[in-house]
Amino acid sequence: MSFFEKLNHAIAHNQSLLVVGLDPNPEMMPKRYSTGEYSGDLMDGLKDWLHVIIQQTADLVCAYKPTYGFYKALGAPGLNLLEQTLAAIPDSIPIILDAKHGDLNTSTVFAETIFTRSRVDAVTLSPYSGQDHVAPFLIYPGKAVFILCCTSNPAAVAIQQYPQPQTPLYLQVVKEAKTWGAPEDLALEVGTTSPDVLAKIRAIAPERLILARSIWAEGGAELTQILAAGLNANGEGLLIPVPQDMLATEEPAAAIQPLREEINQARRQKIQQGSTCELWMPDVCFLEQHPHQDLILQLYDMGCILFGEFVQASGAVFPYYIDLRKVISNPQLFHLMLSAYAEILQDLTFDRIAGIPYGSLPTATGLSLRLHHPMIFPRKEVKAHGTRRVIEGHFEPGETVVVVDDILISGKSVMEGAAKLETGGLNVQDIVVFIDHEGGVKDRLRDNGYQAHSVLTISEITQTLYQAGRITQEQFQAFNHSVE
Ligand SMILES: O=P(O)(O)OC[C@H]1O[C@H](OP(=O)(O)OP(=O)(O)O)[C@H](O)[C@@H]1O
Ligand SMILES: O=C(O)c1cc(=O)[nH]c(=O)[nH]1
Repeated sequence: MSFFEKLNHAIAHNQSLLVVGLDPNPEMMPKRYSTGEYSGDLMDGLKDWLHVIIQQTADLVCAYKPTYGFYKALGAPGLNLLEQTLAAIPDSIPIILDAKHGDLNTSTVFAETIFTRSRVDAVTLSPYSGQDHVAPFLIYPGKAVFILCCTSNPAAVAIQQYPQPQTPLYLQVVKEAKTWGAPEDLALEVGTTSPDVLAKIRAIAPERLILARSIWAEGGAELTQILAAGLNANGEGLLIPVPQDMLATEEPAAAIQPLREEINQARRQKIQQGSTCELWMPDVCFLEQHPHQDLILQLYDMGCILFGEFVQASGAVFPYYIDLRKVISNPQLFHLMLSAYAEILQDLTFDRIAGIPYGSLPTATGLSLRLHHPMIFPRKEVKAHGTRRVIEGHFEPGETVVVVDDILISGKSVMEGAAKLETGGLNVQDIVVFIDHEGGVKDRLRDNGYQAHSVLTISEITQTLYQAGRITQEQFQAFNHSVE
């Protein structure tokens, strides 16, 4: 189950937006865990305290959030304690590791460690190293990241409000972070006591999950104001931390229950005030999710799938345009896309991979490197100078080539490419594309002796975008009319 599926399930099952921090902070540990039977054994005291918190709250929260720094500060026994704490959390509750990781050099290894060798579902990251730093965390399907957008530290104002309060840096961080990942894998962490700050972020990121922090600080706003500013119109999209002092009481559950009810009351009010379909929580209403939903939504968010009137190469006007050429500028997304192509190619038999220029040359290169098959390509136009080759790269006549392209509209480009390869003595049987525009193009290719395979059809894409609320009913209907 992905992070968001787990989270939505826990929110619904426990009727809660509460997140409990599982922090082995000796200063906050209640005295009863350091006296009597615990005297002199800090690690035992911390472990039992955290386990009691989990036992008491597992049916009251939607996520747990261990802070990595507290465990690291305890040395090797601390890291051992982290493993024990994670193991004590029920499988149904997602785990957000609060690491605020920010180092580019260690991002790949850290992402691999937490997402493949521990039960962590999501991690908090510092935004300063940019997308390069975040991308290694996003290559793990179903995992998520929380980007730290702002904190409530008084001294941070000088940075976060720069250059001026009307156009503060923290809002730029939100805007930029939105381009790094889809709402299904990239959420925001917002430390603030100010409903105004939360409202500004909610306004520019209505679709993002927000993990609120620091809302209980002295002098902060009322919880009702925080909820009004941060909840989306469905009364969701906001995770609320349980105040630390509640976790030190003998019966944390007794203190947390009324808080959960207060929050749920505000959620009901928000929904009654009139929810619209514009604001949504990822995944919540999907009955059947497309296996490549994540990829489709990210492509849409990146501007690779455009709706509106577009003239096609053939001169026809469609209510959409697919521009997959942009994907190369988003390594994380490009990686996901190559994996989807590779799933098809691995079942085919071929000696070389040929990309159709220009759009599909990077794709063919990526697949060649990943699948360890050499690449060639048929030129779009032959140069009047130099070697004047039609086919670039080395090959032997008689070899079999799989042709790779991004989209099939009329099939003209791939057939022209295949014909050039065939004039070089190569065999072409299979053509693999990312998107099939449908309308009988695969049949046309079959009639010409080629077997076409596609990752997605244009109908699957529009259906998924419509279900996810990315395109309007009018856009969906315009598409349906165009294919009637
Ligand atoms: O099935 P078809 O009707 O041939 O249409 C699909 C082709 O159109 C696009 O390429 P384009 O000609 O725009 O060239 P580019 O890759 O050089 O941008 C796309 O990359 C496909 O190759
Ligand atoms: O050739 C076209 O018509 C065409 C190319 C492309 O990349 N995307 C698209 O929607 N149409």
